[in-house]
Amino acid sequence: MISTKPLIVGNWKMNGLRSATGELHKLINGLGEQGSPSAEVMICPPLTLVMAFSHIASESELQIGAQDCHTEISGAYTGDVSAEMLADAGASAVILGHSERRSYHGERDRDVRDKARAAYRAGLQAIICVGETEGQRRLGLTFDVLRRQLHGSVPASATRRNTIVAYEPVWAIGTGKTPTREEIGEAHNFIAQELGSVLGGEASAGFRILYGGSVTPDNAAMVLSAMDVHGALVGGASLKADSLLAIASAQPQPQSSMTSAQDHVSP
Ligand SMILES: O=C[C@H](O)COP(=O)(O)O
Repeated sequence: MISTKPLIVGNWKMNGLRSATGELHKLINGLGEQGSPSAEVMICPPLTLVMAFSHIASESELQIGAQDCHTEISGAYTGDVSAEMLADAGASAVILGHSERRSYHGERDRDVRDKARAAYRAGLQAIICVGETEGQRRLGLTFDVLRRQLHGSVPASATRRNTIVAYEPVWAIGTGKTPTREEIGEAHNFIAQELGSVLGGEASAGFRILYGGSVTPDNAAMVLSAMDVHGALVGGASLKADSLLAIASAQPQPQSSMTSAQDHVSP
């Protein structure tokens, strides 16, 4: 199914007990009340809630994803979870290479790429995160970092059906700081072009590129109106249904420099 709607992904990170199910119901009801919501919405809860949330969301438009996976199908990997297990639990996507995984778990680009291949094997969409640190940005290395991460993390077999790229400047995550609309647009346009170099022009067309980093109901319209932005990856503001619903219903501000909407493929 082809969709031109933005995709709003809520990454709950390590937040949420079973009692958070109330927020999920609120979100599903809110999306239902919108009739034809202006965005697609996905929640990536902690692993302990993936199966329950998938079950609750199964009759709704809400999609459920996970936050990481192992590269292998099964085996002696204590504490790890395979992509097949996530799919079995009802997930349709998995976030990979988030900066918190890269920094706290030492994940390298090639680990992210191998995990993305595992996600494809299990029929999951991979949401591959890239983004520069504040220091790298200050040194003018943003595009170098994005180029290296894209070439290292995105498998050659990536397609617009099985992969979404998320641009998350590390310095914007959880800080309340955001790049300007122009800066977001520049980075997204660079990513769109660079995917062409990773995958070849034709194969890279129509990829969804999400922006993540301190997205709130107040700045969502600005973020969604930046060039080559096809949705948002939301952390803190996704924990409350009301605020995620407000982000999902934000109307992008028109601007003359916007690229025309491309067709995007729903999972
Ligand atoms: O995955 C989500 C991002 O890390 C953004 O988090 P944040 O919205 O809390 O800044």
